Amino acid sequence: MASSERYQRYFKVSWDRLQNDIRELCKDLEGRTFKGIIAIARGGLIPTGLFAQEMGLRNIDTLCVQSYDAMSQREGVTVDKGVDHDGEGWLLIDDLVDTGKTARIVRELLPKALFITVYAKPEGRPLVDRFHTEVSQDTWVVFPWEPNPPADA
Ligand SMILES: O=P(O)(O)OC[C@H]1O[C@H](OP(=O)(O)OP(=O)(O)O)[C@H](O)[C@@H]1O
Repeated sequence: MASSERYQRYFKVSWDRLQNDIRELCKDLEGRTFKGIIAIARGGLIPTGLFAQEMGLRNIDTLCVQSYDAMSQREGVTVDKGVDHDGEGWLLIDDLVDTGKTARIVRELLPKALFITVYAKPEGRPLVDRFHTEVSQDTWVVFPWEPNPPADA
């Protein structure tokens, strides 16, 4: 399906909203301890920094997952697993779960991590442990770090 058919609306996330949503997710984790955070790059990198600040965690790793075609149906994926464990005791952070393709891959690689995305769409939602806000499947989420948001976002 072409991206123009798949996405009918935009949800533009401000820096303030992102920080507040992450703070709320962190509040729900109060009292729990983690060895550190694994960021799913690239989308999870900036959320991971905010989680790390909120939770006082300094041990950060990355899991690099690259899908082809920014707004099109994904055809292929390359993965660079920067860690050599199953995720036990770690937080695993991404900005968004959409179709769930990335989530399925990272779940398999790090089955014991607590997997949190800030935003979730219905297709991917069952694959994450926690998220803050659900948006419809036909919404394109525009994050504040994205260099060229669509003109009508
Ligand atoms: O549930 P899915 O359909 O897999 O979509 C979600 C993934 O898509 C985005 O990353 P993307 O693959 O665009 O890479 P990027 O973060 O490097 O831009 C986002 O950061 C998630 O990792």
